[in-house]
Amino acid sequence: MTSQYQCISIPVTDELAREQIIAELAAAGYDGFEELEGSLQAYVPGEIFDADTLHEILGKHNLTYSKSTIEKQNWNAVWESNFEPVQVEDFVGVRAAFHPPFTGVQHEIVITPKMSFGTGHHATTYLVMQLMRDIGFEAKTVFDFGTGTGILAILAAKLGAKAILAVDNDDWCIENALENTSVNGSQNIVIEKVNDARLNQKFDVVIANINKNIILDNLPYLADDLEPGGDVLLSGLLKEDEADIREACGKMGWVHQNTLERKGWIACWFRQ
Ligand SMILES: C[S@@+](CC[C@H](N)C(=O)[O-])C[C@H]1O[C@@H](n2cnc3c(N)ncnc32)[C@H](O)[C@@H]1O
Repeated sequence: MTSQYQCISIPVTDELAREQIIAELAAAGYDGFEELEGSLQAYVPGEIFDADTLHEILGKHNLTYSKSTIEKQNWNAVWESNFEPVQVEDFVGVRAAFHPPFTGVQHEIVITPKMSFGTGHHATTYLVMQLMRDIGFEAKTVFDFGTGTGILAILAAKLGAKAILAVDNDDWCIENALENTSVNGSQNIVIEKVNDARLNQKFDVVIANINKNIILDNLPYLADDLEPGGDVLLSGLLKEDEADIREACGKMGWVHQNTLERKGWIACWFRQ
């Protein structure tokens, strides 16, 4: 397990540039982001950090960076001191255990994200939760590809799904998703470590909030994972990815139902 992270501090103020940098860094293996006033802090496991890749990504925006090394446990302290509860309308509230319970939300999720992606703060997670509001989950089977903290799998369980498979390719996420499903009492979620969406099971709903390339690479597998008439929610996508995603999903025989946008990011809903 990784114990040391590189913390990269980037003085980026333009919101769209910030979101594009997050998307590219996430694709390069960065798995923690903090959006601060006037800067972005990005965290990457020490062994994944590659200066050339970082220069290439930041060079497109004429940006520089500063770098420091942090220990895994320091991240938790940083996160805990900065984490604010997130509320998606009156539908769902996401908070840490040390926050007071929400009032006036239909569903509440308690998350200890550590370095895992998925607190609801990021637009992509927020958008998928919004789309989940419009899909019936009662007694359905669900596949959550790239579960991170397990947040979307936990919401599916709270919405009445009967069985959920949540997968990730990152050990830390697996550990954290197990912790979060336990804290939320979600007993019908199975968590597995995998590198792609090749499964021998079919699901009523397939969710993938990762990034454009991984989603496109896995699209045929996701199509195989889907029950006839099933729903697909895709995110981790920028607005400019929408045409390519809709074209590729159309080739799978999926019919576009809705696209939601937030801060330059989108989430798309298709039905087979
Ligand atoms: C953008 S995060 C989404 C986390 C959470 N589902 C959410 O919506 O907040 C993407 C997650 O996908 C995982 N991931 C990336 N590539 C993957 C792959 N090839 N197979 C499985 N998981 C992957 C990452 O480790 C990360 O936890």
